Amino acid sequence: MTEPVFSLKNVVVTVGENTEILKSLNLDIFDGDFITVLGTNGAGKSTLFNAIAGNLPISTGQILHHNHNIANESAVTRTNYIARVFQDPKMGTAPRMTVAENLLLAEKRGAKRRLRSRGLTKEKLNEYATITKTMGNNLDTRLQTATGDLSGGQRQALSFLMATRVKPELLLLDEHTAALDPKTSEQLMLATNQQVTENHLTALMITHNLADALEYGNRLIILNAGQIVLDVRGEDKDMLTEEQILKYFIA
Ligand SMILES: Nc1ncnc2c1ncn2[C@@H]1O[C@H](COP(=O)(O)OP(=O)(O)OP(=O)(O)O)[C@@H](O)[C@H]1O
Repeated sequence: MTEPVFSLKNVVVTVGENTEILKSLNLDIFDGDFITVLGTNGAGKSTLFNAIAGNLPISTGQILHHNHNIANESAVTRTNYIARVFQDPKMGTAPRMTVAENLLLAEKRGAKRRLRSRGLTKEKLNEYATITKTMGNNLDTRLQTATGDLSGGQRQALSFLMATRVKPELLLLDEHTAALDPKTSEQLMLATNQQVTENHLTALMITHNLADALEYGNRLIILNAGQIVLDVRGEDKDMLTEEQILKYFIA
């Protein structure tokens, strides 16, 4: 049996006096898993991401990365191998820097070198034109534009490209298409699926879109009240219907 890349063992996250928002949660994440994550509002989906990314301390349990417990590792250290894209297009990009500068900055993830403007060579700009063109939203024509002046869809596409510029060991997609109009959202979802599949990325994607959760990924989990109540993969996932999923949303 292959070893998981990440393994959550009996993870508990407690807030306030004694409120458990993750309750002894167990999850093995294998290389190449593309896991869609569903659950009602307040089920603990973002908390799960915060625990994995190190933005929220866990009370008990372990978060293993190649069998090494990273529970006490800072969020900054974890960015060397975990990338995250948020729902808000304003997060994840530096607004005053241009699209090209943001992409160059993203290439330094995990490296200890500083950003140098001379890194933006003609070759680099050509390379960025090629990769931004794949997003299908004219981002390639705005490489020298300050990121703050982009549309929400372009900015979110840039956040996604930045998160995957250096292949992360785990990509956390936190409702990353939810704030976009239907067409832009679908465009980014298709680009996401293409990148995850072609580059064999390991990813978790929170979504409230049942159709997307069923269509994309090899595995689907549902959270309810801080616990995983369904975890299906492969053919079992393929056979799952929206009606079956909806049953998990009835209190
Ligand atoms: N830092 C915190 N302090 C106190 N309560 C918190 C904290 N973070 C999350 N919670 C609570 O924990 C529960 C789970 O929140 P979480 O954001 O993880 O849910 P979610 O499944 O992502 O919901 P949504 O679909 O609405 O984004 C909620 O009741 C929330 O209010």
